[in-house]
Amino acid sequence: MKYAELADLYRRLEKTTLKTLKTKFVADFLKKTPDELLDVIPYLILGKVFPDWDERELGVGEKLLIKAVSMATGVSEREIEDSVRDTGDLGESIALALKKRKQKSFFSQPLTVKRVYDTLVKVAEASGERSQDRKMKYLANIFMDAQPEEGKYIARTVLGTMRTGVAEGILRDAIASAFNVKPELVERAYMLTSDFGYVARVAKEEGNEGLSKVKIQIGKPIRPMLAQNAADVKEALVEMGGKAAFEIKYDGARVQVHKDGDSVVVYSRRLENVTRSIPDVVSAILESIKAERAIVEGELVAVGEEGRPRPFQFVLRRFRRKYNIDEMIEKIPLELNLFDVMFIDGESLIETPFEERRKKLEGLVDESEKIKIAVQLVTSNAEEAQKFYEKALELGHEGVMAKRLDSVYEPGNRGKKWLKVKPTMEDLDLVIIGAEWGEGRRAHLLGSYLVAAFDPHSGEFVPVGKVGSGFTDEDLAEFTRMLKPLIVKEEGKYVEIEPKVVIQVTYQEIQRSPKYRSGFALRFPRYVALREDKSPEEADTIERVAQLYEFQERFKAKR
Ligand SMILES: Nc1ncnc2c1ncn2[C@@H]1O[C@H](COP(=O)(O)OP(=O)(O)OP(=O)(O)O)[C@@H](O)[C@H]1O
Repeated sequence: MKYAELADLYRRLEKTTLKTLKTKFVADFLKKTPDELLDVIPYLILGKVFPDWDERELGVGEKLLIKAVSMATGVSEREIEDSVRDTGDLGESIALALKKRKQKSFFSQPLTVKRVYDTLVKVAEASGERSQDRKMKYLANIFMDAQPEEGKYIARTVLGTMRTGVAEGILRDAIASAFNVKPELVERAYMLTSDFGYVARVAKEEGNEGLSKVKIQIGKPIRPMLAQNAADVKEALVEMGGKAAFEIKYDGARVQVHKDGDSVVVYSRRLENVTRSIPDVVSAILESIKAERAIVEGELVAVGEEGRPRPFQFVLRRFRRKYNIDEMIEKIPLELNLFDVMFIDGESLIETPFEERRKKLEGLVDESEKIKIAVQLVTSNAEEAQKFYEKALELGHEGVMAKRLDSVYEPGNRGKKWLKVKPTMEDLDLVIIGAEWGEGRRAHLLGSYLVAAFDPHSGEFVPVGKVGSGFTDEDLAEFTRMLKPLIVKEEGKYVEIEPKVVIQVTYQEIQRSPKYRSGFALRFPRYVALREDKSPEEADTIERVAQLYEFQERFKAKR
């Protein structure tokens, strides 16, 4: 398959905002995708080379890309950089450089998808001495044969800045339509394996029947089961039918652990592979988990003085660290609190009721200093549950989780089988959708961020406030660097930003307000932290804002 065909798809996807049309384009494309490319095409369409849970990264920045293009075209790096200043888009500037190309290889061959993909894999896998140089040469080699438009899309794939508006939902529907299978079965298979390539293949080769037989697999992360909110433990108990398992809600980072013999892989909440950053936890897991093969889930917490939990950002700092890990192991010791098990020695447990899963978890794990089982209380007594909740807060935890004893594990679902109870007026995780250039000393910095909640029904992000305080100068510089490539439109001082970055925001009150389309506005919002562990779709929803507003009003009435 020629790469030009894929480039043509990207171009058509960019030209329309209609979801139905995008789905059709992708479906048509999948239909004509040859079998040997079916595993990779879905990811390329999403603008990625690998699924998020694959550890491999391209490790190529703008500078290296420009070098590669310069080498392939004879157009100087300087000229390409200058052009970026005009176009504001490296992809476009690379296309321009390819048009101007001073030397064209005599043996030039049209690019195939396979060649581009294989090259990008080689780029990702190049490591060690002079790897930057090798990466550059691999890339130059394909740019040598790339048409301008192809070059643009290769650049965007490399930098992870493809803007075709194809998200997981479109891909799911397109796979269903291309291979004439049920979308809910595609969704199910994806929730169990997080692998669109595999799901597309099963859909094509085995249809509905094959999809319905898809099982969880070691080495492919399961989408995590999520929780809804309850106002208090009493409400949670009623919701659960009078009896429930209450567990401490640890404030850390959720992880999913896959153990296969001596090998352990740890995925973050966003299902990114974080194994390498936490070798201390990995070896503790190997010692604690008694089965040969298992998938378990838990909350990774940073522990401070007297075993008290530290804010979850500490755990994220551990995840980010790629070098001098030993130093971090000492500075930020971690503890894993396991709360679920989905697979033991060949047997999937997701259909097993929670009560039994918990028993299996207790039988599976030898607790140690680093590996614990979540503290739990099974009760039908509201007072007992309330005491447990208060104790949890006293110990510095976030609150409690209530779980239905007879509930199965529902991958990717935010249902009522799990409820979280936390003190109200909690912070909100919101998505940055706009910003303003500062004034005076801060003229080169983006500040005053327009933040939005997610509306799962429309898939849109609805603004609820502007956050201008709580940032240090370093924060602003960092955000400006992060947000600049995401600018969609500029109007005077105001810029519109592609919804990608999630921040945690605290505030004094939620007000009813006609100012924003949501009908709500945050009073005195203040920046707390960057939530790198959340994707925009995982930000707090507009329903959550409405619910918090109600809690707040109820609470006011009580006082
Ligand atoms: N005992 C526990 N059982 C389940 N989840 C727990 C437990 N302790 C801590 N957690 C964390 O609480 C989260 C449950 O809330 P939810 O499903 O709404 O996730 P979330 O969107 O990340 O919410 P939050 O921002 O409140 O952590 C889990 O994702 C997990 O990270």
